[in-house]
Amino acid sequence: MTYPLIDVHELARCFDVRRRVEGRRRRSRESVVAVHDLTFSVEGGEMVGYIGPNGAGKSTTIKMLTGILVPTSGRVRVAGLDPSRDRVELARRIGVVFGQRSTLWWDLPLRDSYDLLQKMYRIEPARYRENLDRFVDLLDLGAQLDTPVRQLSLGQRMRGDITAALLHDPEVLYLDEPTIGLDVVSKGRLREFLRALNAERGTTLLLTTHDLQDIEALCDRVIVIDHGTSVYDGSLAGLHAQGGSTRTLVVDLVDEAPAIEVPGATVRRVEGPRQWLSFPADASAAPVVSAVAAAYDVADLSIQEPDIEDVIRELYSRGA
Ligand SMILES: Nc1ncnc2c1ncn2[C@@H]1O[C@H](COP(=O)(O)OP(=O)(O)OP(=O)(O)O)[C@@H](O)[C@H]1O
Repeated sequence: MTYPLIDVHELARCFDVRRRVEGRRRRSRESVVAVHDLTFSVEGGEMVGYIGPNGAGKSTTIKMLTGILVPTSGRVRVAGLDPSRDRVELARRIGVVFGQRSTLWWDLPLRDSYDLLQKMYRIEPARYRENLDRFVDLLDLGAQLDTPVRQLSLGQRMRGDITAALLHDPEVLYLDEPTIGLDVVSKGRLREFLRALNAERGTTLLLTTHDLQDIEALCDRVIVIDHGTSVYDGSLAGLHAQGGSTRTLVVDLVDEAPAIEVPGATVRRVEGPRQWLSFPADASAAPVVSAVAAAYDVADLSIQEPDIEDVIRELYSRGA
């Protein structure tokens, strides 16, 4: 029998917190539900975006998947292992990268950190050298190998961390905000690297990010979590459909005119001779374009695709 690589069933995690109550000397105890009734599975080789607003429960989920946190109830299995019980064994099968903090030794040159990891994970020497050469080449880290981590730029440090997470050939890579703070070029290169990693080695990626361009560039599937539970699990295209996505036809008229009236589209904005018409993302633009062209003197036309940020915002506001 084959199991999904990641299998989460009715997972829940609560935290006991103490809060100061006004007028009382004692703090009262409260239970915060960070994750509840969470069910999803991920097959080997998938690239899945795990997104949601601040405080939705993303980090708590990742911590349960890596074994750092024990679930309050429900089941979690990664590569057939129970993360909190089989933490050491699981560590050999997964890689974790946190954009906001490094797992490398701050005062050591990158190369020394990698040598330590080889010993910790008991990576076979030939495989270690092969992987190191490959990642250093792909991530362009050659010039930084002898630099202490604290002297690296954010982008170099992130590439250093990704290499560290991959030296032992993990089946799953969890990435938490991997492109945070990076410039556009570095973001692009990192995304390209992750795509190649998935294509060449079939590494499964679970990506947590607030940068929706990461998702558009990398993930065919998105799980949206809000208030601790999944509110959407499916394709990006499906997310657009569910969020009531619209496309926009931008019309430049020869002369200024009142709001255009054509079937199937609604004018959202008028600025001089330019007008913005929205229509459903899953509808064809052709009838709208021809209706406008037949009734008005048009100088130019262009179409703007739906913005995934608007879609997600819409989804969150419905769930709230
Ligand atoms: N150790 C903890 N003790 C108490 N409450 C916690 C703890 N960790 C998380 N929480 C609470 O659980 C909820 C989910 O937090 P979590 O960090 O998982 O969210 P997140 O989706 O990762 O948010 P962000 O996008 O801001 O990183 C929040 O209400 C948070 O305050």
